Amino acid sequence: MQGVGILPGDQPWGAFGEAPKDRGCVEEVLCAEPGGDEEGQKERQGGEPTIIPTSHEPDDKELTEWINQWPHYPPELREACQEYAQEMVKLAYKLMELVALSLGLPGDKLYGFFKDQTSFIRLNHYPPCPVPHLALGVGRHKDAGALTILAQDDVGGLEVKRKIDGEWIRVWSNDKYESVDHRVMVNSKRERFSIPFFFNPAHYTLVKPLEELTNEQNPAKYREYSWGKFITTKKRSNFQKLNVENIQIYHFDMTIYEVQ
Ligand SMILES: O=C(O)CCC(=O)C(=O)O
Ligand SMILES: [Fe+2]
Repeated sequence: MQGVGILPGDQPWGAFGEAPKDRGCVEEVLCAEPGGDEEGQKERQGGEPTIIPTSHEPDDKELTEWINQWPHYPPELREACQEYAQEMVKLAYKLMELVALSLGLPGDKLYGFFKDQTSFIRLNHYPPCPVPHLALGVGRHKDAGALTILAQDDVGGLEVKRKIDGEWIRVWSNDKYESVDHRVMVNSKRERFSIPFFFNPAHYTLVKPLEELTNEQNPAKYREYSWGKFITTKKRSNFQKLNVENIQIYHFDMTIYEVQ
């Protein structure tokens, strides 16, 4: 599958990105238009940039700006996506409030992490495939961010193994919440569209179990990690076919490290 990412932010918007390599039989819905002079390129850029670290190297402090490159056609796309993302951000804040309350924390406990959020939207198109059992739309994976909110049509194909939440909440809640394994099967006759919204914290967020949820009897199960460095490392292993395993949250699981 291919998809194209659109990055919102609390107020701003980020960039288009490539689809990760776990994508199988999916087509690009949008793509940056090739060529064009500098003027034309600027015209298509929209909103405030999203800031992420340039490299995965822990000591490299350099930051990169991601900027949306809106295509000229369809002309309504930009406004529709921006409006959609703004509504998603509002919904995500409400859901984060419910998550905090369910953990016995004040409702606004998690808000601060999203001030300079690195959230994004992906527009996915899965063309029909005559042999669906031989093809995957998206291979088995877990979303790494705080929350994913998915809009999909009635074709179906998303298969979820367990609970619906993000890896990040898993670390925060010290395993009270768990992330979900999921994948997408393609349909033999009908195309499918989906729009996931990935709600992610600011790049400088240090993700670790919340102090309120850990104590001597229930110690922190995860080492602290930088969200920005985590996504940059993940992107690197997704895109460059490196001979390294795609970074996963369990790499920060201290119970596994102790065994090694
Ligand atoms: O298209 C879908 O239903 C889900 C896609 C997905 O899991 C993802 O983009 O992370
Ligand atoms: Fe996913």
